[in-house]
Parts: sequence; C-alpha cells; structure tokens
Amino acid sequence: MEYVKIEGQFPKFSHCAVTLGKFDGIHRGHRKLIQTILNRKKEYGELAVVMAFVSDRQTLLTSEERRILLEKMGVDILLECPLNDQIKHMKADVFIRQILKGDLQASCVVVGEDFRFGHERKGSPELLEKYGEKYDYETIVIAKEMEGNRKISSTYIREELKKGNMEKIADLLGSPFFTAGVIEHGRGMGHRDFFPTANIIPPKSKLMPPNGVYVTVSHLEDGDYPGITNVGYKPTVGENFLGVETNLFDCDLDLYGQKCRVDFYKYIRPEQKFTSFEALKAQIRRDIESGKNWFQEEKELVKTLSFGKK
Ligand SMILES: Cc1cc2nc3c(=O)[nH]c(=O)nc-3n(C[C@H](O)[C@H](O)[C@H](O)COP(=O)(O)O)c2cc1C
Ligand SMILES: Nc1ncnc2c1ncn2[C@@H]1O[C@H](COP(=O)(O)OP(=O)(O)OP(=O)(O)O)[C@@H](O)[C@H]1O
Repeated sequence: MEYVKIEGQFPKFSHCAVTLGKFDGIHRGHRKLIQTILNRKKEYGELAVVMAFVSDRQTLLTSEERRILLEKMGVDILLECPLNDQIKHMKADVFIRQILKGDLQASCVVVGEDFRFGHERKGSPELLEKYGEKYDYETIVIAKEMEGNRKISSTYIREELKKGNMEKIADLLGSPFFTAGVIEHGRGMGHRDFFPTANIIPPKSKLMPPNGVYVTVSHLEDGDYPGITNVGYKPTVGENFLGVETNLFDCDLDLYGQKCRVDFYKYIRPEQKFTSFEALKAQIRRDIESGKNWFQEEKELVKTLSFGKK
C-alpha cells in the first residue's frame, strides 16, 4: 500500500475509487465503505484509495495503526490529509473539481449517507452525485451501519472507550480495540519481585481505555498469547508515563524489542494504589486467575484464536 501524507499538493492519479472521511477506529460502517472500493478494484480495476482527514485530537487509532489495518485489508493508497483551515474552508464544489476530478481523477466516490465536507459543510452525497454527471464519476452512497437504533460512529466508540466497555467496542469495530508498539524494558521489578511483564508505551495521541486491568491477547512475532494487562501509571511505584504492561500466560520468551499488538477483550478492575508490594502481588495473582477463568469460559472465542508459538 502506498501511503501519502498530504503537505500541500495532492498526488495525481487516474481511474480510482475514492472513499472519504476521518476513518478513526475503522469500525463496521467504515468497513462497508472500504469493502465497496475493494469490490470496485476487483470488478473494474480501479485503484482503491482511502482519503482520511486527520486533526490534532487524540484518536482511537494512531496513524501507523490505521496504515497497518488498511494495508491488510488490501487498500492500494492511503492519503492522509490534515483537516486544516484550507481544507475546512474550501468550497465543496472546488474540492470536487480540483481534488477529486483534477488531481485524483476519480471514477468512483464512496461516502456514507450523512457525509459532509467543505466550507460550511455544504458538501453532501447529493452534491457529489450532481457533479458526478458533469465530471464523469459514479457516486456510491452507503446506508449507515446501525447498532440497535444508534448509528455506529467513532464518537460512539469513544464514549464506550471512556467506560471501558471493551465487549461493546469489539462489536462496533468488528474486532477488538488494540494498541500496538515495541516491547520496552520496565524497571525490571516485575521480573525480580513480581511477575514477568511486557511493556509498551502508547503515544500520547492515542486514546486509551480507563486506567485499570484488562483481559488481553498479545500478538507477537513469535505467536499469540493470552494474558492480563495493566494500563496506567502504576501508582504503587509511581510512574510518570502511561504504560501498557502485560503478563503473558505461559510465555517465558525474551520479548524486548519485539513488535506487539495488544487486543483488549474485557475490563476487570480499576488501577489502585496498594500500601505494600505484597498486597499488589496478591491482587495481581487474583487478576491472573480471573483472566485465565475468562479464557476458560470464552471457549468459542478462544477457538478462533490460535495461541502459542507460530
Ligand atoms: C495484571 C497487573 C495488574 C497491576 N495492577 C496494578 C495496580 O493496581 N496498581 C499498581 O500500582 N500497579 C499495578 N501493576 C503494575 C506493577 O506495579 C508493576 O508490574 C511492577 O511495579 C513492576 O513494574 P516494572 O516491570 O516496570 O518493574 C499491575 C501489573 C499487572 C501485570
Ligand atoms: N455507521 C456507518 N455506516 C456507513 N458509513 C459510515 C458509518 N459511519 C461513518 N460512515 C461513513 O464513513 C466515512 C468516514 O466516516 P467518519 O470517520 O468521518 O465518521 P464517523 O465514524 O461518524 O466519525 P465521527 O463520529 O468522528 O463523526 C464517511 O463517508 C461516513 O459517512
């Protein structure tokens, strides 16, 4: 997949199916749009292009995580376009003429039914359809993917993330919430005095669930491991950065420097400040027990995952 960060000019393409939006999280609604451009690629040989508008706010997916996901899905080109004043204030018809038609030479544009863009948010699926006749591209408008009577959106997922409702999020995304990074050295106390753990430090731009303990699956280069993860600042020892620290069940490998993706399945408890290491250690032992029980109970889910060495 080609990744282009727009810093001024847009690149020139031709014969492409473009989908437009913020695409944070890549939820079930987004997947419908992406599947549509992939179908067009198969059927008409169009380049599958995702144009993602990005702002400075914290996001469910880092830029790199989104890149990895879209590449895996089979997207040809990801255009990351900053949602700056120039783009926000560009008149919708100018955006269509200069960028969609002039630069990308889109033959197909795919958006959700409530997609809005351009100055005063006057750009709409109807406007795209109207200009499509003039500029010779097809517009495909996708009905909103719903969860009950609520539209699935990144906003909805952000709300659930604040509550630590990981099961609901997995349902809305179509796969678990995750954070990806490289395993770093902790203070080494885990190995000496507690339990061995794998630490990753998510960037500040990444939205995380509440500080606390979660049932997780870590996907490593060596294999996939169930485990239990603490998200937070370890108040008992006092850390000055937010860490994601996982005790992998049945894994005694040296993992430092490995790439890792931690999938979050269930929230267990909030992070706490303990009065002694012994009390913390006893609690972590109970957490590990809860985690193992959860995997026992979720046999159906476990069947779809293959644990252990690859
Ligand atoms: C499952 C689990 C739960 C944890 N819960 C807490 C907690 O509630 N409070 C806390 O201060 N630290 C918690 N920790 C972090 C420990 O303080 C940490 O593992 C220990 O200080 C070792 O850190 P190090 O690897 O950086 O040396 C937890 C760690 C794990 C793996
Ligand atoms: N539930 C959905 N079903 C179908 N299409 C969707 C759905 N949600 C968003 N889309 C479409 O996907 C594209 C990207 O959506 P975008 O990420 O901008 O919106 P969102 O998920 O509703 O996020 P937010 O809540 O931040 O506004 C847009 O074309 C949008 O209309």
